[in-house]
Amino acid sequence: MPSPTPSTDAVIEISKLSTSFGDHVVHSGIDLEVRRGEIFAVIGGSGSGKSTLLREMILLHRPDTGSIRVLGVDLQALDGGDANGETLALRRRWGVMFQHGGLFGSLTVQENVGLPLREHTGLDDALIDEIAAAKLAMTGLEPQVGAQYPAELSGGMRKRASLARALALDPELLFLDEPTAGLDPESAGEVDQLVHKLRELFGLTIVMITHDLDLLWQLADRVAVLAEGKVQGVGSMSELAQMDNPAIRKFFDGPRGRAAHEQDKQQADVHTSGQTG
Ligand SMILES: Nc1ncnc2c1ncn2[C@@H]1O[C@H](COP(=O)(O)OP(=O)(O)OP(=O)(O)O)[C@@H](O)[C@H]1O
Repeated sequence: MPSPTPSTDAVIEISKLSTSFGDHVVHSGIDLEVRRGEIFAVIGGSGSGKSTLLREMILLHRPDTGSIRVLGVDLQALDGGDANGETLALRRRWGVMFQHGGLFGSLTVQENVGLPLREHTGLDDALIDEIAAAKLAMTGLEPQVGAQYPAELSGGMRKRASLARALALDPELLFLDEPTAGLDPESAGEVDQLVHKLRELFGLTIVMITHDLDLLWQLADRVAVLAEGKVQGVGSMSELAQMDNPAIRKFFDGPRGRAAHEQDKQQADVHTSGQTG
C-alpha cells in the first residue's frame, strides 16, 4: 500500500536536465523531485530515457546540461571519478538493483553480496560473511543459497540476491531497475511484497523504473511519466489516471492499463468493505 504521508524533504532534485546522444535528444529540460521515504517510479515507453535518467542519478552517465542533487550532493560538482573520496562516500549511501541482477557469475551469491562491503569498508572477511548472510536472510533467501552461484538460481532468487547486495551497505536510497521484469506473476508478487517490507522496516527512499502496472498500483507513492524528452506528469497512479495528457492517457487507455486499474479498484473495494464490515 502506498504510504499516505511521505515527507516533503527532497532526496533527489533534478533541474533543467538535458541529454542527447549525437543529435538524438533524449531529455529536454527535465525537472523532478524525489522525497525522503517515498517509493517513486519512472515510467514511459521504450526509448523514453528512463534508464538513461537512472544512470545519470547513480553517476554512470553525465547529462549535457542541468543539475542533479542526490542526498544533498550536486553530482556535477563531483570530480575525479570513482577514486574521489566524496564520490565514494556518496556511492555507499545508495544501493542499486540492476535489471538483470548484475551479479558476478564467477562469485558465489554470498561473495556477490559481500562485494560492496569489501570495496567500501575495512571489515574482516568473517564479519563480511556474517553481514552478507544477514542480508540474504532479509531478502528471504535460505542460508544455503549463499554458497550457490548465480547461474544456479531461479530468476526470482537472482533478483533477491541482487537486492541483498544493494542493501549490503545499509543504504538510505535504493534504485530498482525493472525489479519484476522476467518474473512469473507469483515471483513478481513476492518481490513486490519484499520491496514494500523494506520501505516499511527501514524507511528507505526507493526509485524504480518499471513497466509492471501491478507494482505501480500497489507500491508507488508517486509516478513520473516520461515522453518526448519531458516529464508529462507526476502524481499517484490515481492522480495520473485523471490527467488529460495524451502521453499519459496512452498509458492508461491501453488494455494492460485498463486491466490493472480494474484490479486496483476491486482491491480497494475489498479493502473498504473489510474495514466497514
Ligand atoms: N550510450 C548510448 N549511446 C547512444 N544512444 C543511447 C545510449 N544509451 C541510450 N541511448 C538511446 O537513448 C534513448 C533512451 O534510452 P533509454 O535506455 O534511456 O530508454 P528507456 O526508456 O529506458 O527504454 P526501455 O524501456 O526500452 O529500456 C534510446 O533511443 C537509446 O537508444
